Amino acid sequence: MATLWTRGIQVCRALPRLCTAPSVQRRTSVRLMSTEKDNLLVDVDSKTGVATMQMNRPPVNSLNLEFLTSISIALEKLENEKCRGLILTSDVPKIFCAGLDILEMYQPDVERLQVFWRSLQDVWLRLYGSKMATIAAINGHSPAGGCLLATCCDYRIMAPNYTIGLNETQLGIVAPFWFRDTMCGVIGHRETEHALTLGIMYSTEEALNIKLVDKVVPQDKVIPAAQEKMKQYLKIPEVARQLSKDLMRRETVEKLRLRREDDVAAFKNFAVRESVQKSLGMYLEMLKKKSQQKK
Ligand SMILES: CC/C=C\CCC/C=C/C(=O)SCCNC(=O)CCNC(=O)[C@H](O)C(C)(C)COP(=O)(O)OP(=O)(O)OC[C@H]1O[C@@H](n2cnc3c(N)ncnc32)[C@H](O)[C@@H]1OP(=O)(O)O
Repeated sequence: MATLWTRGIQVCRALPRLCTAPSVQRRTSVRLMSTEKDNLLVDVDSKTGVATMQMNRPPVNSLNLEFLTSISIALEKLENEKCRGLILTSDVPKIFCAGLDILEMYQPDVERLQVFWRSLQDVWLRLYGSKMATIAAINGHSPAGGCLLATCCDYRIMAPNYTIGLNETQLGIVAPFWFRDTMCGVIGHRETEHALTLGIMYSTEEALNIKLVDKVVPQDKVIPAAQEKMKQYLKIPEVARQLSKDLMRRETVEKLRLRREDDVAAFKNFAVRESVQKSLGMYLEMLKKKSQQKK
């Protein structure tokens, strides 16, 4: 199969319209794309039009600029190819996603910092605003930006004995309004205020109790359960499902679209504060110590 490389993403040339091309329909599952270092594996089931996107950036799937860009491009391609569903999951054992790569925000190059934030905005706009039915198969820990990715999805299935939440305040930083709005849409205003101010990391079981996740299943059943739930979404007439989702989310999406550059400036100005840099440095130090103690 011929391949081409577009900005680090390998795309199968034989799939110009992946959900309808006869050559594709004969196959059950096709690897649509993978990044240069295979950080992102995207397979599309050509029968159902459901893509499975596996994050694979060891050790913890932290979101740096390049990884975010890969995710954003992949989402754009899936949308353009009229994929109907997306299952977002991880290929890294015990980790769904550790959130933003703190090294992008600690002692940053200010130009790159702003591009980094725009790339996160892009991912959010594409995932939260996606026409596809989206399900997070949360097969590992999911702090901060990891929780954001999960809450952008329409439905969340999680394995036991992990943690999920927006823990930003514990790092001395603040989740922006669109993180807040996304969480509010899932667990409501009061629980979000509680979660954000205390930077709570919920256990899987606690997350189920507050409906931050919809379902808990054993580790090896997370992806099969997501595939099963996806069938329910795909049974609904496409336009009705998409318009209903749009009705629920459009205002929130538009809020960021209209304020993107203000949001970038606010992030940059906050990130370069001395007190914030000190907090991030201490947090990184703590993570390193913890990691060394394990070795
Ligand atoms: C200025 C900013 C203003 C506003 C921004 C607001 C939005 C911010 C959103 C964010 O997402 S901030 C990131 C928050 N993320 C976290 O707090 C997660 C921190 N990590 C962990 O809790 C754990 O690593 C874990 C994900 C639970 C996994 O634990 P495990 O024991 O499996 O791994 P370990 O801790 O040993 O980590 C391995 C390795 O990875 C490094 N690491 C971990 N997380 C990050 C990260 N988010 N960014 C960069 N690097 C990370 C860790 O230091 C270890 O590195 P080492 O082996 O080289 O020491």
